[in-house]
This record gives sequence, C-alpha cells and structure tokens, in this order.
Amino acid sequence: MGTVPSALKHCLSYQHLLKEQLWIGEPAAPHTGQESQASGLPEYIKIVEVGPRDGLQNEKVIVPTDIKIELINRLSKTGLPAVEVTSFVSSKWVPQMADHKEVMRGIERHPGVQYPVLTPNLHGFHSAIAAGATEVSVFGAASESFSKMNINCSIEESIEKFEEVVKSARNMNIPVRGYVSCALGCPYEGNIIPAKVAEVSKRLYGMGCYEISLGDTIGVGTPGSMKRMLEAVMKEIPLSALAVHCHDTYGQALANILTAIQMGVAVVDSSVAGLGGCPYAKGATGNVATEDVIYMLNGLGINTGVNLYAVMEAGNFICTALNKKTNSKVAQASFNAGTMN
Ligand SMILES: CC(C)(COP(=O)([O-])OP(=O)([O-])OC[C@H]1O[C@@H](n2cnc3c(N)ncnc32)[C@H](O)[C@@H]1OP(=O)([O-])[O-])[C@@H](O)C(=O)NCCC(=O)NCCSC(=O)C[C@@](C)(O)CC(=O)[O-]
Repeated sequence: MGTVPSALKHCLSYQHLLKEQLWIGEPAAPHTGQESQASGLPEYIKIVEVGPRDGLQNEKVIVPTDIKIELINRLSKTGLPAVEVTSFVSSKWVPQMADHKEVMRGIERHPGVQYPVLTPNLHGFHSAIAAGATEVSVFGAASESFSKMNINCSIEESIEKFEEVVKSARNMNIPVRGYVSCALGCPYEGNIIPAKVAEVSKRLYGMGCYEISLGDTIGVGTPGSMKRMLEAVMKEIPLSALAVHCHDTYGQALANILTAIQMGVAVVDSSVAGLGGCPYAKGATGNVATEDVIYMLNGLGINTGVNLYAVMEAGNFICTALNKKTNSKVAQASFNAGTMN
C-alpha cells in the first residue's frame, strides 16, 4: 500500500483496508453472551444512530438532500436498529434541517429499523406525520437557560407542548422518545444537579415517552458525574427505559458510556464518524463516534448486531462528502494502519 497515491487510497474500502486487522471487526467467536453475563454487563446494547440529525444539524454549509438520504440508506444497511433521520423544527433556527420533508420521503425504509425524527411541538409533529414519520422524539432540558435558548420556552412550557405531542402520538400509535439535554452540565448554567435531571426525566416518562435519552450536550461529564446522575434518575425511571447520549468534547464519552452500561443502561446514542455539535451549545464537539462505541462493545463481547465495517464505510462516505476528517479514532487508526501496510 505504501506506493498507492493518496487519492486512490481514499477510494479503497475499509473492508479491504482492514482485512488483516482481525481485532477490529466483529467479535471473533460467535457471540454467546457468556462474557458479558459474567461481567454483569448487558448482553445486547441497542445503538441509536443520530448522525444524520445531530451529526449534521450543526454543519455550516447546507448538506445536499441526496447526500443525507444516501447516508441514511447506507446506515440502514449496517444492522443499526434505529437511525434518527431529521428534525421538524423551524428552518429559521436550524437551516440545515429545512429539507426534513424531502429527506423523510426520500429514504428507503428497512424492515426492523426505526426512523425517529425530532418534533418540539404539535406543529412539528403534524409536519412529521404528514411526511411519513412513524416515530418521534420530543427534546427537553434539565436547564432553564438551555431550554430558552434551544426551543424558546421554559421547561414548564416545554412540558406542556410535549404533552400535546404525546397525546396526539398516542392516538395514532406513534411511539415517542424523550431527550433530556444538559444532563451533565449546561453551556449557560454550568453544573446541573442530578435531582433536576431526574425530575424532568420523570415528567417525560410519566407523560408516555417510552424511553428517556440523557444528553451530555456539551460533553463535560465524567464517569463520576454520569454515575451520580444515573443513580438519581434510576430512582424515578426503570433502567430499561434509559438511554445515554454522550458528546465527546472532553474526551470522556466512551468512559461515560462504559459507566452507564456497567450500571445496566442498554441503549446508547452515537453518531457516525463522530459528527455533531449543538447549535445552542457553543464549543460542543461531536457525539461519540458510532464506530468507537461498536469497537468497545465488540471487545466487551456485547452484541449490537451492527457491522462495524459497514458503519465505517458510511462514515467514509459522509466525511468525503463534507470534505472533513473522521472524528472516529477507530476509523482513523484503521485507515492509517491500512495505508501503512
Ligand atoms: C422550537 C421552535 C420551533 C420554537 O420556535 P418559536 O419561534 O418559539 O415558535 P413559535 O411557536 O413562536 O412560532 C414562530 C414561527 O415558527 C414556526 N414554527 C413553530 N414550530 C415549528 C416547527 N416545529 N417547525 C417549523 N416551524 C415552526 C411557526 O409557524 C411560526 O412561523 P411564522 O408564523 O413566524 O412564519 C424553535 O425554537 C426551533 O426550531 N428551535 C430549534 C431547536 C433545535 O432543533 N435544536 C437542536 C436540536 S436539540 C439537540 O441537539 C440536543 C439533543 C436532542 O441532541 C440532545 C443533547 O445532545 O443534549
């Protein structure tokens, strides 16, 4: 590979590059669950891929709709059980998501894959349903200031809007997921007490959200703060209804996820190539990379049902389209190792 021109190297598939890096692929032996059972970890972790929404929403240059659709179609073929597609929010506030209807209508739906979309209010919910959404997410915060900045209303007002969404969704048998942002810190208020996270989570769960995704929006959490926050939330909500959503600003995301799964959380949000950031959280970097989460879980013998190579290919596709370097350490390491062979 040493003499291959760099442009050509870029075109080579990760599958090809990685064929001799045996440690990087699927678990070597057929998964028995014994390894994870013995360690007390969940046998299966559900990965919720948020790249096409959370990953792309902060991109300065508008990503063409057909690229978004192609990314989602590629991710849908990797074994991922859920791919968050887009958000039905105001295009004045988040221009990158203005093509939500076209994206929703353009994607291929694979059996067994969920395609949730963000809907902050009834307006967004009705538009999402008209475009063919079959699952939605409401997104609240444990910080008053963040709620104001993000969705232009207080936490209390947001709960009222979410209740309307959940009520309408229930009538249509549409599942609703609930996010709680700033679960480990707020860009405006700093520290957020675990009791506040637990309180907002309880209200979202109580109104009918089937799952609560706890967002470390600005990636400031540590295993210590993750543990304290989860202990508080777990007093109010069944463990089976919890997910974690970690950004990697301070390089703690994988450690935080490991802490959460050691405590029994079995749903993890992540973003292909570590794309992401939040338009209302200045300085927040991307979500934890899906590739890195799968690599860690494979190493722990935990089943995800996701093909790491295929996710890396999808990551390579979107990074090439955006003309940026992947944030996935696993993809970087594999590509470097492959090109040095
Ligand atoms: C929530 C709103 C819409 C309120 O926006 P607003 O301006 O307060 O809304 P309003 O009710 O006063 O209406 C004003 C205008 O917006 C329209 N409008 C009203 N609702 C909608 C809608 N759903 N979709 C499209 N348009 C809408 C409405 O029709 C009206 O239009 P006009 O009459 O002026 O032409 C606005 O603040 C907004 O769009 N915010 C963007 C929020 C966002 O997308 N944030 C990023 C995602 S959250 C996140 O990334 C965190 C997460 C989930 O990943 C977890 C984590 O990491 O922590």
